[in-house]
Amino acid sequence: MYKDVIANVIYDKNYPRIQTVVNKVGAISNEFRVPKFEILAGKNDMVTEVKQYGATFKLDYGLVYWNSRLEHEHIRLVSLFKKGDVICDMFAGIGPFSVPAGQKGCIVYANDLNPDSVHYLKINAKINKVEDYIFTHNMDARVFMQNLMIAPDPEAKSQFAAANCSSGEIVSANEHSMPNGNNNDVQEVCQESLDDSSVVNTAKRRQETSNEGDVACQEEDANQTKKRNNKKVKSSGPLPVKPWEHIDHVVMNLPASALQFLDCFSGLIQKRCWKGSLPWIHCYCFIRSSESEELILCEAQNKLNAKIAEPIFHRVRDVAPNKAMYCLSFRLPMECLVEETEDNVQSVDG
Ligand SMILES: C[S@@+](CC[C@H](N)C(=O)[O-])C[C@H]1O[C@@H](n2cnc3c(N)ncnc32)[C@H](O)[C@@H]1O
Repeated sequence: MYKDVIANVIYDKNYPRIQTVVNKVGAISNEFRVPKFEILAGKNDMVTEVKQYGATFKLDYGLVYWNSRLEHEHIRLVSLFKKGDVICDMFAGIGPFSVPAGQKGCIVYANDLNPDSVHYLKINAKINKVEDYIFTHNMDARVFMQNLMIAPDPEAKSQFAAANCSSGEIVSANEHSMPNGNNNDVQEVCQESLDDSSVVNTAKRRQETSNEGDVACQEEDANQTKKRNNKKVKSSGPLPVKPWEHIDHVVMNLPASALQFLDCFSGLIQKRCWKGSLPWIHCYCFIRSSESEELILCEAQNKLNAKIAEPIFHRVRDVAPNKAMYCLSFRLPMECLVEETEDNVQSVDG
């Protein structure tokens, strides 16, 4: 009976051990709490390809998370993104949000703790020809966000500014508009160009500050940035972005515990660096029939240590008779921004 069904393996011990059961053509047949599916996982060749809204995803059902029932939700959320938006996908899996966002022309920072997910995420970015738009990371989501938000040292900027602003390359960069929608004036272009150096510096600082010590991944990030930045000057690829200055959307699809990760936004963004409006946070969660949206909102606000204005709850789907998956979307509150002081500069720099 179960021969033609296979289950995903939950990578993280915090993730609930509800297995999504999928048949060989990628359709969900049911959801179980049955350990025997874990036994199946890894024993057979479970590598397959599935299609969602014109994108192709390669995956190994035995090693990564996949749920075809989320197709409509993937489409719905990505439809909120605009070309050039900067997206952080904290729990990216094999890329069902990141890849279509890249196809739309968004710059995506995509992270997953499971190295197998990141392996397939990279493959899927390539298959769908969006590898220039997607920066992949393999670390804990909190560390990922902290690392992205480390601004380059302002003193380093002033050292590089003069040299870079005399470069001929700057002119071609000026032909494009910034991913965050800011207009490129001369100063902005100088800034843009100096970040070719400062992004590498930032990556180096990330190596020093990362709790996970994920050095290889960060070196790769710097190389990816350099490669993409070089391409940008020569062709019409995406421009380099500075996530510590602006992000448009953060996707948090780990419904069983994403709310717990909201505390990482408290004091994450430096006021002096940030430009434009604060990001939209899309935090997935489960709500039981015994719980209310107010309860979830309270939990989110407690974690953020700030009040959320105008929260939007979107019911994604029922996962059990008394339990539904929701997406809570809101703009990050201003109170989450931090003023740079000597103390927190030191804590960032170690
Ligand atoms: C529910 S899946 C969602 C994947 C993808 N966004 C999708 O819609 O298919 C959650 C993902 O979070 C990853 N994950 C679990 N704990 C994590 C953590 N602490 N940091 C980063 N990723 C984590 C898992 O490996 C898994 O791929």
